Amino acid sequence: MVADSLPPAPDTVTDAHDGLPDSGPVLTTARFTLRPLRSTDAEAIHRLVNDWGVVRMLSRLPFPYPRQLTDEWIASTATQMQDGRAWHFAIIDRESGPERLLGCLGIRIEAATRSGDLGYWVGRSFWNGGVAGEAARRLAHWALANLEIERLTAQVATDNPASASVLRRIGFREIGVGKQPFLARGGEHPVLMFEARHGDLFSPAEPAGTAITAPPVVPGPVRRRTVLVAACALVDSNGRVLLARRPEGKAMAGLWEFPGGKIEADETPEMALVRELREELGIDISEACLAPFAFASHAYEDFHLLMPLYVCRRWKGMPVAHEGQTLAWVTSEALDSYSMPDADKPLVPLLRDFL
Ligand SMILES: Nc1nc2c([nH]c(=O)n2[C@@H]2O[C@H](COP(=O)(O)OP(=O)(O)OP(=O)(O)O)[C@@H](O)[C@H]2O)c(=O)[nH]1
Repeated sequence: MVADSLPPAPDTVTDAHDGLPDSGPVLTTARFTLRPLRSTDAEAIHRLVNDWGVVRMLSRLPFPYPRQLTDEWIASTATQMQDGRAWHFAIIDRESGPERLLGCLGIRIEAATRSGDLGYWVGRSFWNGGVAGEAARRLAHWALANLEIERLTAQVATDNPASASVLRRIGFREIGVGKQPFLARGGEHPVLMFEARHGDLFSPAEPAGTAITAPPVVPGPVRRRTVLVAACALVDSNGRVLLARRPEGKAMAGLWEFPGGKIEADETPEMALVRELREELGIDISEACLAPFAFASHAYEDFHLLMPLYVCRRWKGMPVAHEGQTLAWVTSEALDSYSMPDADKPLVPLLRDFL
């Protein structure tokens, strides 16, 4: 259970209503479905959360936890989701026949810092079964690939080592110690503070120990195939650059990149860009409007990327995402707050100086 978990305290329930979240993202893991909350979940949620062992780890809940607050909170989650302020889910066990709710989890958005705060709890009878880890990993990956955030945060009471190790297993890093009021405990309590960025969650986990027992192996040169990709910084009349976010399901999902794609065997980079920008964005550019700007040469784990980056200020049509990407026009000052693939990182300061 993470301290800033759900449901909220009475004073934070400001937008209760009668409507129900009948739509919203539904995520699946190997064993669970994560779906928006329904009013019919209230009884199960109240039964599981109104338990001192659960409540004492959650910062915003009173104890005992009144049933009416559960109803109000469930109703408020629909509005929060519609407004993009928070995304709440019930963890449903798919293997148990009739729908069984095991816990809840959610992410509160802090738009100003482009970050989201992760919270979760699991009912006592479902502890030690890997529920929190499986659900939180899925939600964290989904959030960093789909929400307008570049960073996740979480806080865990210092006397809750099980939850801290869940976060570490997912890839969260501990960044310090703080204090947080815990309503049920009647005062402030120390918390471990965690954060995770794209690279923490999506790269393979570091091995636990670093002790070297075998003699060191001198690595030979690693041979990777070189992949040629042409990319383009489209710059609008306000000096903003178009970035496209890689959708879930693709490698490096959630990272922002310059539109473009692989150069086919019979293509020049310019021909590839004309084709890719038409396919991906529905715009027409002429090769004459593509100015070579810089290039990236970067070793990824399984291939080497060689990517010329062009700048283009003139095109026909309005860029529209045709391949599930999210598009953003980004000012040069804001470029740093968008997480980009490693290959692109050296290109960003060059582009910022140029714009
Ligand atoms: N277009 C583009 N690709 C980039 C950038 N930076 C970067 O590392 N890449 C990598 O270059 C490759 C682009 O190829 P692509 O767009 O044709 O391939 P993809 O993985 O999106 O999908 P696909 O192979 O299914 O078409 C991907 O591996 C992508 O991650 C960038 O700024 N723009």
